[in-house]
Amino acid sequence: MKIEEKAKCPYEKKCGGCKYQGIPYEKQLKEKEKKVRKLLKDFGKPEPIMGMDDPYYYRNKVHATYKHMRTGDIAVGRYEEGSHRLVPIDVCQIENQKADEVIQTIRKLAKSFKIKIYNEDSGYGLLRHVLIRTGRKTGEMLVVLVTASPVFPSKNNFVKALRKEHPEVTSVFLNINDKKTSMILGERNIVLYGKGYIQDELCGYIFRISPHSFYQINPVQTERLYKKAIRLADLKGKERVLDAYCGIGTIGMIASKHAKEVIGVELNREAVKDAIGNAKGNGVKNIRFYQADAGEFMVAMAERGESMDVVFMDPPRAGSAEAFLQSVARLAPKKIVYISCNPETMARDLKYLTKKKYEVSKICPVDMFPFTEHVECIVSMVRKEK
Ligand SMILES: C[S@@+](CC[C@H](N)C(=O)[O-])C[C@H]1O[C@@H](n2cnc3c(N)ncnc32)[C@H](O)[C@@H]1O
Repeated sequence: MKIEEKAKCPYEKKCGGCKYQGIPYEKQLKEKEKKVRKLLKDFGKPEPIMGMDDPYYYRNKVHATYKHMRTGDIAVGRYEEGSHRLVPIDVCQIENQKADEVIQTIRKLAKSFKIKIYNEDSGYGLLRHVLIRTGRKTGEMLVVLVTASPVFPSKNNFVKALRKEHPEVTSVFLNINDKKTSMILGERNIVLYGKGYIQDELCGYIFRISPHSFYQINPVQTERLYKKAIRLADLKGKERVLDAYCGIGTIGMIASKHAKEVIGVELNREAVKDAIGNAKGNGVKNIRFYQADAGEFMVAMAERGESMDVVFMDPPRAGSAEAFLQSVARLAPKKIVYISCNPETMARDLKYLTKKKYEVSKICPVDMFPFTEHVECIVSMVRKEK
């Protein structure tokens, strides 16, 4: 399919979020293939990258920062790369378009409700950021208003006015961040409206997603990524499967109908709560979730002498801990399917596993992040017979 390229983003230079702006999409894909080929050259030849048919407006998670201008207006945008200077941005080529509209509505409402915008230098003011998550298939939206204090004047009327313009907003949170920090979210959440999470559908399952839980940011590619990962595991219905770094339980849940039993492990308490709710909501009975550090969990499993047939692992950018890899080797699953958003740490971990009787069978790059230099990769490994 021929992709209709848009004109270059006018904020590209200052925003810095999209390193591949101005490069035709086909060329971006080639660059990413080259990067994976180079980083994983010791483990085999990658398949062609799985690109998008339409690489625009894919981000389901959008963040914006507000700033009071000297003119009395409120600007909204992102911080310039590596700084805290705000680049005013009205529309973004990779973000969900409805979310960008909600961000503009909040700007307008903040002005009419006379909400003070937080000033990073003086520490004075209330509204700092907004974070929006959108369920692609359900259309539900979760809005997090990040404020310096829990006291938000006329909050009910504010939410009412927001929902009047955007009825698809089904959950609104206040997140309190009263620290001088570059972290967006604080620790405390107050539900202002709705059930406190949104739902989305992936591969025929409904998932609930709370504000602090990890959820892949490109839902179109996520379905393709998960389907591919599960195909590579080649499950026959009899396996004991581990979904390590499971987030809200997506991979494990989708794999569960092809396996005997699935165990999910995840560090984030909120995500584990979502995962348990997701299993219940989808009527999946052969899956259990544990809140733990994946490394510690695996060490304990190996010490108990448990066995696993297949391990899916999807760690954060930093990759896996050595304790985790060591225990995987001890548990000796027949297959490992490693999903990573950072081929550099993936290469490091593959080096370890290939010294422990594992052999790479497939390398499949997936473009989850068009216009950025980032690339996702699935690698399947099999344990060598004697
Ligand atoms: C890249 S995400 C993958 C989540 C999930 N597999 C998915 O596709 O949505 C990595 C997850 O690992 C979790 N995590 C980070 N460090 C961890 C650790 N030490 N042990 C267990 N989980 C961890 C994060 O909270 C996050 O949910």
